[in-house]
Amino acid sequence: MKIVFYGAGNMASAIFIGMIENHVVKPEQIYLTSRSQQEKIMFFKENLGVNVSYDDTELLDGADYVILASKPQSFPDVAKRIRPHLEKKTKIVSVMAGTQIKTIRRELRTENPIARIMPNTNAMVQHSVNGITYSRNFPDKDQLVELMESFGTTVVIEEDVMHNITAATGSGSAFLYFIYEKYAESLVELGFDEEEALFLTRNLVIGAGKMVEDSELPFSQLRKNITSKNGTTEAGLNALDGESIKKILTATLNAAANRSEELSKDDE
Ligand SMILES: NC(=O)C1=CN([C@@H]2O[C@H](COP(=O)(O)OP(=O)(O)OC[C@H]3O[C@@H](n4cnc5c(N)ncnc54)[C@H](OP(=O)(O)O)[C@@H]3O)[C@@H](O)[C@H]2O)C=CC1
Ligand SMILES: O=C(O)[C@@H]1CCC=N1
Repeated sequence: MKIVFYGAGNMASAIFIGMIENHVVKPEQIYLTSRSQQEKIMFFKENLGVNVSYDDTELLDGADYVILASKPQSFPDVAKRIRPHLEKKTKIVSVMAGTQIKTIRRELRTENPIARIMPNTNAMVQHSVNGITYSRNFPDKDQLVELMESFGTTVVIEEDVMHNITAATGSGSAFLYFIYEKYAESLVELGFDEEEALFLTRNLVIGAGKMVEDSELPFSQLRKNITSKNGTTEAGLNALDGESIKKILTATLNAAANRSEELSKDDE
């Protein structure tokens, strides 16, 4: 199998590192190209053993999958590179937020099968949540799902649900990291120095994540297990306004989903 990544940035590298670490593909089956940052992708060649090329004929010759992993705004340039060399057998898989299948088809001027996936950078540790939607003519869906499950779990969705998945899990980790950042800042307010605050927050988050992974209990029960009657947790939770937090998070997710929708309209 030959998998070619147009773009080798944060998201693409999380995917191919996840795939390689999970041994579903061999490094020599992966080809990388970028716009200009040769040094960065040479690092992957030297450290992972993947192929690197800026020759589109060589890249696309016999490719089974082309992964579109540039920013949506760079896609017209990427499409120009791919268009003249695309073979009929090549399946297109886009990770670009907001770029619709019909836009990809139009820019590439192709009838080839197209899938859109919405992973997240947790792919690097094989814990991405991947939304996936296909064009009607997409064959071997199971093969693509198998590839994607090497770096996470997959949910098949209709294309119009992509906006919400992009907000919920594509961007979602960034929202959680932001909350952790603020937690660490609050520990500094409490009196810890910055280094201590980061150390404590980091280990707290790792432990809580492992509890979520290992335990069957819902979040609410995990919380209750920490909360003694009239104890410190209860005092803290009483100061936390759950409804306000929910409002803030709902506004956050709506803003992200709306931006995905805007991106999809930019190129109509
Ligand atoms: N980051 C994330 O968490 C997620 C991102 N996505 C999607 O993934 C895509 C990439 O995001 P991200 O990885 O963060 O972005 P990065 O900026 O990290 O990477 C973009 C990559 O695209 C390359 N590129 C730009 N123009 C071209 C071109 N003409 N030919 C070939 N390669 C090109 C860049 O090359 P160079 O470095 O040389 O400029 C770079 O390697 C976006 O569309 C985003 O919506 C989806 C889910 C999550
Ligand atoms: O911020 C973005 O647009 C991309 C899509 C999801 C995560 N990062």
